[in-house]
Amino acid sequence: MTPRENVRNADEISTVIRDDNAMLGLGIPERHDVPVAESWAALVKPGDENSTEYGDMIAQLRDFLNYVTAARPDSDTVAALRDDLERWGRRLAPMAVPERDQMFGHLRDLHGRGQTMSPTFVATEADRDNVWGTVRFGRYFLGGNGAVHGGAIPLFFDEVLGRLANSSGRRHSRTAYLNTDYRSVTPVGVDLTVHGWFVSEEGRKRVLRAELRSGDVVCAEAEGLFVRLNPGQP
Ligand SMILES: CCCCC/C=C\C/C=C\C/C=C\C/C=C\CCCC(=O)SCCNC(=O)CCNC(=O)[C@H](O)C(C)(C)COP(=O)(O)OP(=O)(O)OC[C@H]1O[C@@H](n2cnc3c(N)ncnc32)[C@H](O)[C@@H]1OP(=O)(O)O
Repeated sequence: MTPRENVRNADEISTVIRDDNAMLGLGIPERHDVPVAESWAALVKPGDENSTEYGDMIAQLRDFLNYVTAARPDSDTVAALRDDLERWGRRLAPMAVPERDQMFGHLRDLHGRGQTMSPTFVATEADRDNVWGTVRFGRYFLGGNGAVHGGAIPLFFDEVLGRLANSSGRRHSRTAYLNTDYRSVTPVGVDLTVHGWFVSEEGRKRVLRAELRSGDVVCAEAEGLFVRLNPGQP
């Protein structure tokens, strides 16, 4: 018997649907109107009219990945989806551009910067050395038993701290190490709070830490060393 067949009345059904939607991670805006401090804000090229449309497409892609993950589709649906994806691949392949011109991950004024590798970080407040915000890992990031995959969490920390490490006019740095401590299960489909901050900045070395919380519970924390690149260093 599936969990849904177990449900007895309408209240329980609506609770299950609500929980399913939460698990799917749907309804996360790719754009939002909360102002963020200059240190974190918008760097997208002005006049790039495609960016909103592209951000909307990426939001759809995020939802799609959650639906794919959650579904147990019949074989006709799988075959139809395979064919559709193949068609889209063939349409996009000739549009490939060099890295510097790609849109995926380069739309820095969008929360999530127009990528799907890690969940959308919504920065709500920032200063030169700190960023605060929220994130919700959708069903796509499920590891097992309702917990976020252990590999998705450092990826997310790198996203937040990598950006903070290079903010406020600082020259580009690269992650030298990123240590993650998993303090308690990180739940899928739940709004989590994030704080990232500078611990120190000496010479080329920037040490930053971050914390991911569900309510008052610390789910995971990380420390990263970001080393400023020398001129000409790839
Ligand atoms: C990152 C730029 C991205 C640009 C993208 C552009 C547009 C996209 C739009 C928006 C982007 C928005 C957000 C970005 C989101 C995420 C960013 C993620 C960033 C990354 O994900 S980036 C990929 C992973 N990353 C690597 O691919 C690094 C591979 N690696 C190296 O490239 C070198 O390894 C390097 C450069 C790190 C250092 O090399 P190096 O030769 O320049 O310097 P050296 O080795 O001398 O180290 C200097 C001092 O750091 C100490 N040190 C070094 N490593 C250490 C360690 N592990 N533990 C403890 N101490 C360490 C030394 O001990 C010495 O310390 P001291 O001076 O005290 O002796």
